[in-house]
Amino acid sequence: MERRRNDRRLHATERLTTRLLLRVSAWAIGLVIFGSIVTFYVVYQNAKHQFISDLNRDVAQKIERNQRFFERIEAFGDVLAERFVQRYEFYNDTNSRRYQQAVDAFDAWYEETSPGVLRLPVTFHSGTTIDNTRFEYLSAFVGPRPNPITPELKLRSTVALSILNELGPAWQHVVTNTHFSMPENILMLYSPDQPWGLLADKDLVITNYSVVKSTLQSENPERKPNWTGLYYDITAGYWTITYQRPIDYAGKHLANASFDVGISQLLADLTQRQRPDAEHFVLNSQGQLISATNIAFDLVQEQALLTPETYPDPAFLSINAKILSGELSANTSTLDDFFEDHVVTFQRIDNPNWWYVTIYPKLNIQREAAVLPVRLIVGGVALVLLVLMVVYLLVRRDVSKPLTEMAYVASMMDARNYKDVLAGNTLKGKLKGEVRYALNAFVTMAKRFIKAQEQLEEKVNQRTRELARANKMLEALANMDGLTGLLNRRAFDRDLAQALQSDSEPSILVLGDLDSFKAYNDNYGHEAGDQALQKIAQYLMNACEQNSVYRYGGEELAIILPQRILAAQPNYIDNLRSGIAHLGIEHNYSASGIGALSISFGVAPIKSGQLASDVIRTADTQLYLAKRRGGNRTVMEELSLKE
Ligand SMILES: Nc1nc2c(ncn2[C@@H]2O[C@H](COP(=O)(O)OP(=O)(O)OP(=O)(O)O)[C@@H](O)[C@H]2O)c(=O)[nH]1
Repeated sequence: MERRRNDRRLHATERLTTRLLLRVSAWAIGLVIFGSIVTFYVVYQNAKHQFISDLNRDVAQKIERNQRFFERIEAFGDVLAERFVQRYEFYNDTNSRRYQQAVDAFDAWYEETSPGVLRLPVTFHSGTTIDNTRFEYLSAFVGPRPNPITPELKLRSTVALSILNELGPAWQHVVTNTHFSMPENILMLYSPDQPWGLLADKDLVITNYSVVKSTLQSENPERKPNWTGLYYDITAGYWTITYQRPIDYAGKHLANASFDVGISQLLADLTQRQRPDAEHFVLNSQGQLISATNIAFDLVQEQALLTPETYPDPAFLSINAKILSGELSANTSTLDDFFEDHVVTFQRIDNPNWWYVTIYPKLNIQREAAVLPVRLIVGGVALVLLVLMVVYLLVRRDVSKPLTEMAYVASMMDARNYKDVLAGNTLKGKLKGEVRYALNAFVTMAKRFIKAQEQLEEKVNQRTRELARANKMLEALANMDGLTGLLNRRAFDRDLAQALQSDSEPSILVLGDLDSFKAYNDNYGHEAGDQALQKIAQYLMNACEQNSVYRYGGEELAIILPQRILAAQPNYIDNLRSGIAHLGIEHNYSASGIGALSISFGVAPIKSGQLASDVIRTADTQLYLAKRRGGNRTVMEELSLKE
């Protein structure tokens, strides 16, 4: 019961161990969260850098892949140029027959469709066989020019046409059109789609257009091939870009090997989402938008290249401004704060000198970065809770329970239940360490207390006994006459009152008075009187039961006797009287005349319910009678011993 009360008193939240565990938990979880926040920050930074480097790598791979496409076209251009030069060299021998045949072929194949303008007949496109040579998908436009057509130019044109006829079909699945152009305003092409040479305006001067113009020696002194003229071919329904490779021979610009290349697939590949939520933009070096992930196809189709005026999209406007600002010096730039909540990368595609821009929400990176810290928090908190649970169980077993046990033992000590402390320490065997020491100390203390208590009790008992003895002695002294050693008047009154009780044994009262004691004192001295009194008292004490003889006052004595004594010895009282007379205490002046000190007795029965004064008066009356009759005699009221 006591133990349960103690347990109840200590509410779980008040227990030291619970509070300790709560504090440790709070600290541990705080540390886990702090660690996770730090981890999140570090991981986020790493994840961001990792993401950007992954993105750059992926895009670089994509660009490289597409770059290879462009390089492949450029390789085609080299093949075309090489073949042209070889064949031109071979045919350009004015004395040879083949030279003349080539020149003649020009005259035979071309027809003047308007003054100064020559074109190949439509059969070269639809299909014709001339001198065992099959011509198909070819067309040519020899436009107005200031100088007349020379045989050499004719040779060049025939050579170019024959090469187109040979190689054009080989590349038709890679390029849209394969063509040769010449600075003398001549353009011939292999195109399965349309006979462009027949459709060109008769006044067209191809060198006026940047595509061909950029190949002229005056415009391009370094003689670099280039990619120009990106446009949307409405008829064909796809994006087209033209590759131009100038072909010089002996310092003279003879022709350009060129291709129109459909790059819709390429742009679709570029703008396809690299990752969910990523936005890609392809812009040319002038900041015009070529393609973007989320752009409406119709819009591009209508506008061809989009400008800030025709496409005022906020993201595009910002990107456009950035590119035009010239701040992007490196081939790859990553801007963390360019857009709020987004990371932006700018990557240059060398050929055809485009910008590839990716916008990616930071939130995705943060989300990715948060995975590890969240796992750390969850795992950390779970681990902490697990450890705390184990610690709790261990602390409960090894600390809390022993402490409770100790508190219980302490409370028993407080309640002075030392024996329970000795008997009740049931956990003693299981306790260890400090608690064990403390409990042992309690047990030792309890043993000492018990011993001290026992010693104290023994001492108290001893003192109590001594006190009782002293009290008894005091009481005896209080009831004793100092001279004679008899019981005094106080004891007489007490015992007489007791004898008058209804339940007391029937008794009788004897009053005695020394005869002529005044005369004794007068003649023998008061001291002799005292000695005589002591002698008589001693005699009576020996003869009677000690406790029933009293000094009633002066020389008067009293005896309270059970009636049964008289029933057994009817002369018991008178024998006492004669015994005194026979003590032989000389008294030659006594009225009794026996020459010795004598006593007279007056006897009265003690009747229950009587007043003490009545009993005394009756006895006194008898004593008076005994005196009147000469003393040294016993006068009894008539006794009915049956009473
Ligand atoms: N020595 C001595 N004398 C005592 C003591 N107490 C009383 N007396 C004396 O006892 C005497 C009693 O005298 P009385 O009353 O005249 O009686 P009596 O002389 O004995 O005469 P009767 O009683 O008639 O025989 C007195 O003289 C008292 O002084 C005592 O303690 N010592």
